[in-house]
Amino acid sequence: MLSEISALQSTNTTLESIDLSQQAFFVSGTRCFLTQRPHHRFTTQIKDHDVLVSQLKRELAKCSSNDAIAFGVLPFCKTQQAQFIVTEQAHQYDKETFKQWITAKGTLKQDTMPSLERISHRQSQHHYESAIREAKKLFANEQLEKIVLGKQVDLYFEAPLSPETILTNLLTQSPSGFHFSFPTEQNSTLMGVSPELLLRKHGQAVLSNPLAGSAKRSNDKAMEFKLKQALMASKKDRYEHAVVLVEMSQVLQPWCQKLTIPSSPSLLSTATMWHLSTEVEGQLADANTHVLALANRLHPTPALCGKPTADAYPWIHSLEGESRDFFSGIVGWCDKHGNGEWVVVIRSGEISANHARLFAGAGIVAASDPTAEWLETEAKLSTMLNALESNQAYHQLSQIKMRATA
Ligand SMILES: C=C(O[C@H]1C=CC=C(C(=O)O)[C@@H]1O)C(=O)O
Repeated sequence: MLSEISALQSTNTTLESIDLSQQAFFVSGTRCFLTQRPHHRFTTQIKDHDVLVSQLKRELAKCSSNDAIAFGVLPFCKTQQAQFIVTEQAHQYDKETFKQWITAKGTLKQDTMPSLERISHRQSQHHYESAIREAKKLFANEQLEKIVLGKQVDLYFEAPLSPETILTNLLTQSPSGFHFSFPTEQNSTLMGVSPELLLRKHGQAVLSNPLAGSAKRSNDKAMEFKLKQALMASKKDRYEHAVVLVEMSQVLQPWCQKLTIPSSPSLLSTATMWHLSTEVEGQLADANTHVLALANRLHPTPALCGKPTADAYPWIHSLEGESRDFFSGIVGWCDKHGNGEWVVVIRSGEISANHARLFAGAGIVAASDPTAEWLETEAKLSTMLNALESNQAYHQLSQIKMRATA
């Protein structure tokens, strides 16, 4: 009891000064991390795995503490730069305790979310569905087997957004998953709750939990039962999922002395979606393998990019017509021993002043229906729209826009 009270008191003290425009935050299971000063930042290329890992080791070696941690975000595209924050020591909290305190702090400050005033789709529904039809030609010509197509939407609010309020909503509305917040060098805050673990590494043990194949959840119990069954039985979704696993096992196999991949997927739920999910477990041949040496080789998997990966990249760029930057990249942390945890930047947004940019994508295969895939991306947006308390306003503004352009 005494230790619980002192944990709450120390949480209170540090939370008084929580500032997500400066501090990185990451939830891992029942624990969460918050960076503390002193910290230093650096950027690095990600194209060459060895250069990335040696720079990380060099930067961590600048810290005297054995508990030093590097938090970072890697972009989707290998030609862009990763950003890191290195801290001598991170505050660590029990997730539930942290949630209680950040909620209480919001209530005390009477924090309210500003209203959504305007939206702008960087890819309209027409654009998105046309891109899918183009992709289907590539499958027919056997140029690609799968591609993940994303869209971005800009939301403008009447007043500046508070990342702390958004994080509070993410923690309460979406209790499971990996909540994260990262202050970028562009003075924005990248935040969200990712359901997808790309790689966790501790000693020799590695774990990955790729997701691919999705259905929107329902409030109706009988309906939920039906849609779970339909998702498990869907040939299109099972194929989308299988493509990811084949690719990932090819990357992981040479590094592992043991690799276990279940023969069929299971179901994983978020607050808004069901996904086909597989837990891939491995034992590394060399416990000194750095988590990012492997995570950066896996990234981007065909759950975010496509198959073949190198061919899908340029098609994504030309079909989406926008750079994804950190969206569908990876975010996480690693320590001086090369252990750490990296998740995929999805169900996320980039917040700056009164603007939020959101991203959602969907895996496209030959059997994909363009409108169904658009609706899937709309459903995936709702994690962040709910956290911004703007789901209803977003759909109203979308309707008005659609009528105006009809
Ligand atoms: C690209 C996204 O989801 C990926 C992860 C899970 C399921 C997916 C799917 O079913 O298409 C996507 O591969 C996203 O949420 O923006």
